[in-house]
Amino acid sequence: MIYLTAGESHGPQLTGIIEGLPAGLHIDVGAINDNLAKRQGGYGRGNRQQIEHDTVQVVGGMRHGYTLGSPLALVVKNRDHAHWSEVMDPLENDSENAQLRQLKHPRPGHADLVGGMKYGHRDLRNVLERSSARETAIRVALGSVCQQFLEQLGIKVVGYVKQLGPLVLSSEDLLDVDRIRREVEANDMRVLDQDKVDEAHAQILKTKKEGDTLGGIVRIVAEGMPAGLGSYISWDTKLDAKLAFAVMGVNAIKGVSIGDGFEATTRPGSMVMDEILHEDAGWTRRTDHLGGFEGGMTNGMPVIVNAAMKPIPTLYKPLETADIETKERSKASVERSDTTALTACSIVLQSVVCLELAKAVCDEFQSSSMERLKKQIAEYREELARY
Ligand SMILES: Cc1cc2nc3c(=O)[nH]c(=O)nc-3n(C[C@H](O)[C@H](O)[C@H](O)COP(=O)(O)O)c2cc1C
Ligand SMILES: C=C(O[C@@H]1CC(C(=O)O)=C[C@@H](OP(=O)(O)O)[C@H]1O)C(=O)O
Repeated sequence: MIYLTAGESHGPQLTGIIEGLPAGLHIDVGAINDNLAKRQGGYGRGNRQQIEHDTVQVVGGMRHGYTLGSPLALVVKNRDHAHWSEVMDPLENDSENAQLRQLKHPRPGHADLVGGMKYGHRDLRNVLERSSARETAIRVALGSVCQQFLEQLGIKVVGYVKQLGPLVLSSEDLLDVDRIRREVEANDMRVLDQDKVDEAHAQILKTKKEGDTLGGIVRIVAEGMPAGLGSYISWDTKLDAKLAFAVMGVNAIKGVSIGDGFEATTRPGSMVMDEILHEDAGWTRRTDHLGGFEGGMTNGMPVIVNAAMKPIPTLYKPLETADIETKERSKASVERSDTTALTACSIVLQSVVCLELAKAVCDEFQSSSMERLKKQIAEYREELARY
């Protein structure tokens, strides 16, 4: 299974193609749109989200609610394009508007300066437009298809916010995906500790007033992955490594860990390894410190991925930079920005984890039909239980 996205933040649309999903997968478009709406939500988002009402259009690979086995093509329109059509015109470059919208003051922490240097762009808008996390809308659409694919195979995935700046917003380590969903969907921050939501809002508001931004920690839990996906045989077959790659591939992610992650380094081995139990249903573990991975393979316990999101780089109280033409000191550009996008990021990360897990399932079982795949996985699960 492979996927690809195209499109700029203020261009007409975002396009995504996924190839390699089996035929006969039922797709609920409404459920994709629910995830798109969740990605737009969360306290601390900027004004762009008032303009956009993201919904997906399926433009290839699906008929009467089921995949055909051909590449699945999805589109999410940028409503804001209506205000930027001249600036983003693919053919003409002589409009006054486009000149006015040129970006010459690169923002520290964003892709502007290095992107300009690497590709030779003198208008840093040519970098901003694609480096913007607007692209994550289409990754969420693609990942939501994979989430439905996984659910139909008994695998559930959820993302939530653990920490905003230094503020812990989810103190309990839950592994039950349905319960996590109930808790996090009861508030607009996707956190487990409901009593911390007001404090989080106040922190975001204060930060916004100061012209500053916040990052934090997101956790993704996947329940129901059969043991043995991924492999120890070569470094690039390890599924935990592939997950880390996909998670790090999301804008603003600066760290990834599995299970107890860095915290495990402070404890002795006896308090980190998950003891092996054999029960009627088969092999399991007493705990899940290692986040569902041993030797780069799923071990049947819930998969736990943590991601560190840096604070948003565009500041309303801009940091120092230099003009790329005059080289004189100036303040960084600022048009419009989020104060924090952690809640949105939890949906994006949930989606990229779904993409990676779906890819692992397709690679392992390689079936062209959903019905056959379901049978293959059921047989595999039985074989594991008998081991
Ligand atoms: C959902 C989401 C929303 C974001 N919103 C903004 C934003 O409004 N302004 C901004 O400067 N960066 C925002 N970012 C972060 C930038 O896209 C990111 O920092 C930039 O592309 C540079 O990439 P890097 O941080 O991975 O190095 C957002 C990231 C995500 C995941
Ligand atoms: C558009 C989205 O996020 C954008 C991500 C982003 C960035 O630099 O990453 C900068 C802002 O872009 P704009 O200048 O268009 O307001 C955010 O709004 C979105 O998430 O839908």
